[in-house]
Amino acid sequence: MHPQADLIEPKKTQQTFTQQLASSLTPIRNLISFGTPSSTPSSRLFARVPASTVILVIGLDGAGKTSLLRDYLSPRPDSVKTVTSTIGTPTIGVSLEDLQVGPASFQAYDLGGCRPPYWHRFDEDLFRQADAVIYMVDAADRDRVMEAREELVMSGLRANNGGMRQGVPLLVLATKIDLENARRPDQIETFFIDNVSTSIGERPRNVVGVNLKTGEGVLEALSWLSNALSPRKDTL
Ligand SMILES: Nc1nc2c(ncn2[C@@H]2O[C@H](COP(=O)(O)OP(=O)(O)OP(=O)(O)O)[C@@H](O)[C@H]2O)c(=O)[nH]1
Ligand SMILES: [Mg+2]
Repeated sequence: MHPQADLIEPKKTQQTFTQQLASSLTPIRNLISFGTPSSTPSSRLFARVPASTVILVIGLDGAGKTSLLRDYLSPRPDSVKTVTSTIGTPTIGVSLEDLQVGPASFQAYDLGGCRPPYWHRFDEDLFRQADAVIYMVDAADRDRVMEAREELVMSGLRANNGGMRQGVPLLVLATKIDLENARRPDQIETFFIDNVSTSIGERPRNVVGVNLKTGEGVLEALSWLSNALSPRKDTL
């Protein structure tokens, strides 16, 4: 049984932007999965998560999303596919990176920037559909740290009829800890977790500092997430 099964709210059945996008992506996803071996140390961690688990990898541009998928989760760099679709009225083009890893699908998407307000509906849908969220924050980008938290709180946590479902695990990855001006992971934790704990609510959460150039911290972070999503051995 899913360890958080009694905590996680069911997904809503109404047709959302994300579902429209997902149905248009299905043929592409079948092509991606076909013949793609999943055999990295990190990706093996996710072999035992429930089928069709969606892990949203989200954050401002430049936070390290592509690096995580390409260098640590994908057996080959070309396994990460950029898929685009048009949705909604007025029609907008969206693109996300998609990587199938065994039963889990990692979907990387950029937040922030100057976009029309109705794009936030799509951001909210992405959070709502996710079974886990990896929120990526550039710990060295002091100018945009407020924007990064605002996006998480507004689209990810506090949205009306959107945002993460209750009980869904949140992993905050503080990237670029190797850079001189980077904030420490405990500072990121205070700012992204402790200071907005009411919005975060009851859910497994963790903050890990990573250096995506060397891999420092990555296995620890992904192990935590895989444990948060996997059936516990003592309940089998
Ligand atoms: N020094 C250092 N550089 C990093 C780290 N993580 C990512 N980078 C670099 O930061 C830049 C942006 O990383 P990406 O993985 O492209 O980030 P992204 O979130 O996919 O960015 P967009 O697709 O532009 O939204 C690249 O040049 C990476 O090599 C890190 O931990 N340390
Ligand atoms: Mg990218």
